[in-house]
Amino acid sequence: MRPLAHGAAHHCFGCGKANRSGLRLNFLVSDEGLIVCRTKIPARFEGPPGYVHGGVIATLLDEAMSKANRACNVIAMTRHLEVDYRRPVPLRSTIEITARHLKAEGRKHFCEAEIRLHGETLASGKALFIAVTKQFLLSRTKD
Ligand SMILES: CCCCCCCC/C=C\CCCCCCCC(=O)SCCNC(=O)CCNC(=O)[C@H](O)C(C)(C)COP(=O)(O)OP(=O)(O)OC[C@H]1O[C@@H](n2cnc3c(N)ncnc32)[C@H](O)[C@@H]1OP(=O)(O)O
Repeated sequence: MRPLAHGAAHHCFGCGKANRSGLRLNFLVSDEGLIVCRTKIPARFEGPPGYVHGGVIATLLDEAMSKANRACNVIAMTRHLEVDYRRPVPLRSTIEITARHLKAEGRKHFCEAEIRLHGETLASGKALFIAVTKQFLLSRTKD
């Protein structure tokens, strides 16, 4: 596994080093393109008492799948995301998030992701991403 190359400091809620309020996730990538992130989610992201908020769980899966696209040199935006909340995800425990790129059909990219604790799958997700250009992303930037 090696660290996934990252752009300059930015404010992405999931992985931006410049976002002090965000999750500031770090990702590894294997030679086969498997994305792995081991992290502890701080208490400020609580939903049910002691557990991670469901929206944040969706974010963790989405972010990891986005990195699976990046590992394929694809810049893409999430078009459709589905989440299976199988077990509550505890705060402040070392969870493992994994993701992989499954297939591409033209500009459509299909990915899947999981969150595990001690080998048990707590949440899993699938998503459809649509490839976009950097220029397209920047054109949507608002002042
Ligand atoms: C400062 C410098 C910066 C430079 C940049 C540096 C690099 C940065 C690196 C990486 C950044 C990446 C960022 C990732 C961040 C993590 C992921 C997110 O959180 S993204 C945010 C949430 N997502 C959105 O806000 C998207 C909102 N949606 C859109 O804007 C549009 O939908 C868009 C642009 C994605 C596509 O728009 P359309 O008009 O071209 O296409 P349409 O109609 O939406 O559908 C696309 C295809 O998907 C199919 N589709 C739709 N739903 C489907 C479904 N459920 N199943 C199967 N197909 C479906 C449709 O039938 C269509 O297919 P057919 O092309 O016609 O064949």
